[in-house]
Amino acid sequence: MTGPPRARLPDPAAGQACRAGSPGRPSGWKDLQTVKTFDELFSELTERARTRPAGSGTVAALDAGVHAQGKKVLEEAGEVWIAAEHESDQRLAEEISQLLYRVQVLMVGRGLTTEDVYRYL
Ligand SMILES: N=c1c2ncn([C@@H]3O[C@H](COP(=O)(O)OP(=O)(O)OP(=O)(O)O)[C@@H](O)[C@H]3O)c2ncn1[C@@H]1O[C@H](COP(=O)(O)O)[C@@H](O)[C@H]1O
Repeated sequence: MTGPPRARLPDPAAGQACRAGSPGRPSGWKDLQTVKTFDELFSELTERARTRPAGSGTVAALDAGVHAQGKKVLEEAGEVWIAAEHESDQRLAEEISQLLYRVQVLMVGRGLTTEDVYRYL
């Protein structure tokens, strides 16, 4: 089966990350050297909750409460489903990133740590 190149991960042999807009990647994709991991994002959101910087969307989402946080999780999950069936790989990846963010906001809102979740993986 042939199809478009699927250069989603850095080529270890090349010793560098793929760059946004490089061959095989849609423009707009982040340089993999700048992306953050699930754990790094969780640390960032935990810090936002602790320091409550002005203008933080995360602080606003936390202040909105668990009910609103849960609705966002459901909304993003639906968008992931739709993107998986009807949209590009890039759109799907973007929606998944938003779902992960919303799950993390809910975790912080409820006071869960990553270890609380990882023990069930
Ligand atoms: N990864 C995310 C992230 N993913 C999604 N979102 C939020 O979710 C929105 C997209 O969700 P929706 O589809 O519900 O869009 P929307 O309805 O227009 O958004 P809202 O009006 O409901 O906020 C985005 O516009 C962001 O507000 C995120 N907001 C923040 N982050 C990261 O979280 C960290 C802390 O962010 P701040 O708290 O904003 O400083 C930073 O590293 C950010 O990059």
